[in-house]
Amino acid sequence: MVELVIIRHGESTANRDDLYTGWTDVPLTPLGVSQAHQAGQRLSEAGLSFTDVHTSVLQRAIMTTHIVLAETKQLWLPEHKSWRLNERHYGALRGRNKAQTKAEYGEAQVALWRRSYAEVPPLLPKPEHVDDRRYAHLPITALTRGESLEMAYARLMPYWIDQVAPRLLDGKNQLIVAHGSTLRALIKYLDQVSDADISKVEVPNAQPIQYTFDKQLRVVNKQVLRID
Ligand SMILES: O=C(O)[C@@H](CO)OP(=O)(O)O
Repeated sequence: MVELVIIRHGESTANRDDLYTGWTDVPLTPLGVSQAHQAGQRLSEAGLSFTDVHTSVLQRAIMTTHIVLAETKQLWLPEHKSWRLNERHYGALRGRNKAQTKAEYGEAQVALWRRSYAEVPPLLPKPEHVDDRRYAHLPITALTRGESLEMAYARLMPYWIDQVAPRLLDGKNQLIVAHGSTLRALIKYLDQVSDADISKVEVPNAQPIQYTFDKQLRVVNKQVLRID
């Protein structure tokens, strides 16, 4: 048996202020920091240890990773950061207030933008982050103007196949600290959730989800390690 734990970052300033976030690089709030400590303590209580940790290139996930690793006394672990684990890019919605868009476009449209599999948010006129050093190694086509969950799923999967699945197949426990939508995409894949049903899946901040796999990477158990 081999273990994978996935954790969404703790509350960010954009979560607190009800703003669409995506690739916007916002920090954790004090509550988010304390949630990350609790998540780490929960992993310690469960006696879980890892050989690698994977996170995005966004500080809310990286800060959560470091707090979790400190709590579990595993700050020394190899840490792999990839844009492929970044939150879904929210296009022209990023920075806007979610309640205001509900008032403007109606609940049904906002529900589609936020939770459907295929709906693409309003696109930016051109990609952002072109001068951001962390994305300088990427082809310009990877810098998106906005993504549906389906598009985020497509760019996440190569990371799973190349970086995570081979390590799990080698019997090495892995930890992924990422974002609501990239984790929904991963859950869709691991739990074989249909395109329609993925709209009902929510991933709360800093609640570790533990998957146990057999030698052929079939899921044999899934449990949420709840924090208060
Ligand atoms: O704003 C975002 O980037 C995400 C995650 O916080 O929001 P949503 O709940 O709409 O997926």
